[in-house]
Amino acid sequence: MGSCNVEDGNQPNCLWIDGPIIVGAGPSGLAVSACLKENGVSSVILERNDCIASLWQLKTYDCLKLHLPKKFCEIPLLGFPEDFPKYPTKHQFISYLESYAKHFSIKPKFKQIVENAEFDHVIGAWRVKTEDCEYISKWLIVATGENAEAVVPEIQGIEKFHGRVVHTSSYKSGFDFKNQRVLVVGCGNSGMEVSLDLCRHNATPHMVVRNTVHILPREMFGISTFEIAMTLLKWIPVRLVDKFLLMVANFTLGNTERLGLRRPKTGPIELKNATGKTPVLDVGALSLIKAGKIKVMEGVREISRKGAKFMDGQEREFDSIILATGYKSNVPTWLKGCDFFTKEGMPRTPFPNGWKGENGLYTVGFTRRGLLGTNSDALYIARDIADQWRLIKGSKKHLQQSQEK
Ligand SMILES: Cc1cc2nc3c(=O)[nH]c(=O)nc-3n(C[C@H](O)[C@H](O)[C@H](O)COP(=O)(O)OP(=O)(O)OC[C@H]3O[C@@H](n4cnc5c(N)ncnc54)[C@H](O)[C@@H]3O)c2cc1C
Ligand SMILES: NC(=O)C1=CN([C@@H]2O[C@H](COP(=O)(O)OP(=O)(O)OC[C@H]3O[C@@H](n4cnc5c(N)ncnc54)[C@H](OP(=O)(O)O)[C@@H]3O)[C@@H](O)[C@H]2O)C=CC1
Ligand SMILES: O=C(O)C(=O)Cc1c[nH]c2ccccc12
Repeated sequence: MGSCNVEDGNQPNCLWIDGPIIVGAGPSGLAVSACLKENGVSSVILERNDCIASLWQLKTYDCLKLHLPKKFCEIPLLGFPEDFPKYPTKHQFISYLESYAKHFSIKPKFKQIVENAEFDHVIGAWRVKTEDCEYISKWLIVATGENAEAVVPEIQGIEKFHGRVVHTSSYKSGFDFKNQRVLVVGCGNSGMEVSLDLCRHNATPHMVVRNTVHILPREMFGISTFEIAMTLLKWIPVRLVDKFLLMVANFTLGNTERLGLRRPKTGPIELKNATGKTPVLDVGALSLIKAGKIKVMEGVREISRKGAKFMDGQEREFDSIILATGYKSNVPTWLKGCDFFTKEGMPRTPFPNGWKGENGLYTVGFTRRGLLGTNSDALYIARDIADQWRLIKGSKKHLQQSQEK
């Protein structure tokens, strides 16, 4: 790393980075940095917040646990401590990531919001701008995640609502909604788990299900549903795997349709792979829906000062609204001049080949396959950059030696 003096880059806050620039210090940024280090390549991570794994530290609720078993949520080269439970809590996951960063001596540059990144064809390198600095490198690794920003939909009349409106990324505990009537908009894993948490605190959640949703038990026959799916996928096509999962799910959970939870036509894993829509892995919400403690509502027509009107004509009063409406990538807001990403901020090339773009551009963690996808990307990227690194370092050394002669 050094101050740069490349063409028109001789401003004081301009740094030439020898290795790759990684944007984002979540699990993906940490994983790729560690894999690069293992291959002898140094890197610099730019992180907008002042901590690693900020999604997990700042934007998740207290009772969150990983919903896949720990062996599917490790990042490369260093596993979870043996004494962690099968489904680690978010605090355990954060502590794992902190030890990971420490183990590989990864020290991101914090409070560096990347506002613009563009390939400069004149100098043949990426110019990455934050408020106070311009970083320049031959390689740019995008690790800002599929969940960089909250999706906050425009719902008619919501500005008139008298109570609190929060997105799940700011929700911490049902304790803050004790005894309240709460409208939960959205029925993904967040909507389901927040509704469950609200019940534990004596609140009355009304969960909006505007569309179809796949709900699966977290485990089948004592084995995680995810593990069963991954194992079967090695042998049989995804459609048959889905058929099997749905057969067992219908047997153990019963027909969810009569509860207002209609299933999509496409099976759960095929849908996840094609669209990124994650099936709900049930950790208890379904039995509260059956018991009538979590009320399932149709789509919202409009919000009024005191409550909501629904598509089926019902009207209810609420004290608070929780938007469990998901997340989106923010890549299009800062990565300019390349069409590697769609306007939704996802790589155009499907998994497992979406990790490499042109001119030294790489992406890690945009596979719609959770942390397993991160692992695959991080390993490919590190190998690819290490090959280039060795060539560059080798030819530099060769040049030096021949100049010395
Ligand atoms: C509630 C929740 C639970 C989940 N549970 C699981 C699970 O059990 N198993 C699983 O496999 N997956 C799970 N996921 C998926 C999840 O996305 C991954 O686990 C993981 O966090 C992805 O890591 P990442 O590093 O790609 O993205 P993130 O963790 O989102 O990290 C991205 C980082 O980039 C930073 N950043 C963003 N924009 C900028 C910018 N412009 N400049 C600088 N820095 C920036 C962010 O601050 C953040 O620190 C879960 C997701 C959520 C939301
Ligand atoms: N324990 C764990 O490990 C957990 C993991 N997660 C993960 O985090 C990621 C994000 O999950 P989540 O936050 O649930 O987001 P999702 O994107 O999975 O779900 C968003 C939900 O909001 C609905 N929605 C969006 N806009 C509107 C609207 N205008 N009106 C009504 N409904 C709307 C969607 O419905 P529609 O389908 O109709 O668009 C969908 O039901 C997922 O990958 C998930 O698996 C989340 C929580 C816990
Ligand atoms: O938690 C998530 O969002 C994940 O992406 C993990 C995940 C990857 N593939 C899946 C298939 C079914 C359920 C969860 C996942």
